[in-house]
Amino acid sequence: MSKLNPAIKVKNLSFYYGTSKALEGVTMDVYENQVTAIIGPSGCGKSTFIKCLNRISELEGAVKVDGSVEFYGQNIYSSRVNLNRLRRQIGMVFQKPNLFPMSIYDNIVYGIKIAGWRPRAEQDEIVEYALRGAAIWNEVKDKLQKSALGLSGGQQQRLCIARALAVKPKILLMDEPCSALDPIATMKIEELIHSLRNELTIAIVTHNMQQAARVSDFTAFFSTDESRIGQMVEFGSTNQIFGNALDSRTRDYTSGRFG
Ligand SMILES: Nc1ncnc2c1ncn2[C@@H]1O[C@H](COP(=O)(O)OP(=O)(O)OP(=O)(O)O)[C@@H](O)[C@H]1O
Repeated sequence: MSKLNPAIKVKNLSFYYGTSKALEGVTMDVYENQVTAIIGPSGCGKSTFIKCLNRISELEGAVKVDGSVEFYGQNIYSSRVNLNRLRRQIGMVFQKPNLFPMSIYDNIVYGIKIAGWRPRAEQDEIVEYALRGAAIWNEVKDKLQKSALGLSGGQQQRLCIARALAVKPKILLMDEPCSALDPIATMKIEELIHSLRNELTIAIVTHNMQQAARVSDFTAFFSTDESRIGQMVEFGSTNQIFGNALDSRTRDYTSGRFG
C-alpha cells in the first residue's frame, strides 16, 4: 500500500451545543483518497463530528468547539479561515437530497456562480464534468432544463453529489447519503463512492454496517460514555474494525450485540 497522507487531522476535538457536550476528545486522521466510514449507535455524535470537519456545525446556533481540525496542515478553526472557500474545498451531501426548485442545470451552476462569474461555455463544461462524475450524465443529459425535483430520489441524491463535485472539492463529507434510498439506488451511490475515491477523499456517516464494510477503507467507531457524551472508541482499517477490533465495545457493535 502506498504511504497514507492525512487530508484532515483531528486533534482532541470536543463539541458543545450550548452548554451540552456532544463530543469529547476525538483524535483521528482522514486519509487522502481513502473512504473513511463513521459508524456507531444513534446519538453518539457521528453527524456532529463530520459537520465539524467543514464548520457546517456552526450553522446550528450557539455551539462551541475545543481542539483543532487541520486541513492539509491549516487549522480550520483559525480566525483567518475563509468559510466559503473552506466549504467549497470540503463539500457535503446530506441524508435527504436538498435540491433547489430549479432546473437540473441551474442546480449544478448555482455553487459555481457563487464562486464567481464564468462564461456559458465553461459552465456547460463544468455541468457535464460534474454530472459524469456523479454517474448521472446519461440519465439527464437530454433534460438539463427540466426541474431537478422531477427526478427520482436516487437521481436527486446523485445530482446533489454532482452539485458538490462542480466546485471541485478536495473532500466530500456524506451524512447517511443512502438512508432515504432503495437498494438499487443505494448500490449506485456505493459504486459512485468507490470510483470517486480516485479523485477525492470521502468521509461517510452510515448506520448500515454492511455499507461501511463495502465502501470504506478505514472505519471510526463512535459511542457514548455513561454521561451520554460521544467519543471515538476505535479507529482502524475497515478490515481490522470488522474482523479484529481491539475494543470489546466495537466488537459488540459490529457483531450486532449492541446498538
Ligand atoms: N442542533 C442541535 N442542538 C442540540 N443538540 C443537538 C443538536 N444536534 C444534535 N444534538 C445532540 O447531540 C448529540 C449527537 O447527535 P448527532 O446527531 O451528532 O448523533 P448521531 O450519532 O449522528 O445520531 P443519529 O445516528 O441518530 O443520526 C445527541 O445527543 C443530539 O441530541
